[in-house]
Amino acid sequence: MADGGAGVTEPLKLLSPAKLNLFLHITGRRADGYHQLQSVFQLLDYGDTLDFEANHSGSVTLAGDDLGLAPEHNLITRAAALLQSGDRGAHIRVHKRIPTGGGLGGGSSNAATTLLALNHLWRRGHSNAELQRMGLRLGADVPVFVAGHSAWAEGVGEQLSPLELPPRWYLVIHPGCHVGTGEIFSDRQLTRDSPPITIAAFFRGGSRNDCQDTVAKRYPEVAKALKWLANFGNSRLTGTGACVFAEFSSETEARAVLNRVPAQWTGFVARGLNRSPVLDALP
Ligand SMILES: C[C@@](CO)(OP(=O)(O)O)[C@H](O)COP(=O)(O)OP(=O)(O)OC[C@H]1O[C@@H](n2ccc(N)nc2=O)[C@H](O)[C@@H]1O
Ligand SMILES: Nc1ncnc2c1ncn2[C@@H]1O[C@H](COP(=O)(O)OP(=O)(O)O)[C@@H](O)[C@H]1O
Repeated sequence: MADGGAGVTEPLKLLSPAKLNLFLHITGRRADGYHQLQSVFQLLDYGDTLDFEANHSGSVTLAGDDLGLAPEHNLITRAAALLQSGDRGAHIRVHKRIPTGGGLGGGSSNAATTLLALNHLWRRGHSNAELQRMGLRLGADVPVFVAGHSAWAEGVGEQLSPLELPPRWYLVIHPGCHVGTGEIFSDRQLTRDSPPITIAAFFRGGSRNDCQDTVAKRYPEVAKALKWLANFGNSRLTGTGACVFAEFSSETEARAVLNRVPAQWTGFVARGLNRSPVLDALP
């Protein structure tokens, strides 16, 4: 129950979802060096858990799984700092399941979930569009998680149109290596001039991930995982990797392939979501 205006409420437990990039085309480059993209973000029912407790301490504390990051570098703390003022405080506990730096948007999702949760608990009253703009300062993938809908994306990923994607199950494999986004975007051989496509063309098929060949060349384990998964479906890289995925029409089919994933890799099966569970959990 609310405490009558001071902004302290019952603890709030939220699933911070992962995403896949169902395709990723690089269509150009901005004057500041950032790449212009076209992508489809598919939200997943697999994610991290974030617990929020509002208090009047005037500061934000973070507990739970340690990512080896100083708290001030954690995107959860950085998102909270954008909304904190006066004696507003919070204790946040994070349980990570999304592999970090895997192209699954875990850090961005955590930042978005934090913006949505604290805007609510602290009664900041920002609109969703305002939170998206604030989130973009933390990372290009934050706005889609704030908007909370699977989406067609352009720009650097912040120009979003919600999409209704057909129900699908995904097998995601983590090949065990860590791929730096900056390193891939600075590779000279990266394709940077893909012609823009329409949403209808995406649904007809024929899209790809323009980062995939560059990542596979630099990371042999990614190439191996793509090749192995291609035995069971259309395998593709998400974001700038390192995770690869294939889609299935049933959970049973996806789990049958998960059971055969070679022991040196980890994987999970997830259902595609059109709407983020965070939006459903908040009034
Ligand atoms: C391409 C995507 C698709 O989801 O890859 P993943 O990070 O999910 O793998 C993202 O939009 C990634 O966005 P984000 O995660 O915010 O990128 P950052 O870590 O900030 O980017 C690191 C560096 O990559 C380059 N960069 C990033 C995004 C972009 N559209 N163009 C770029 O050139 C910039 O040099 C930047 O300094
Ligand atoms: N709460 C967080 N969860 C995951 N990564 C975080 C978090 N806060 C900061 N980071 C940093 O953000 C970077 C990107 O992580 P993440 O969003 O999981 O991957 P990706 O951009 O590949 O989808 C990592 O280098 C990580 O150190």
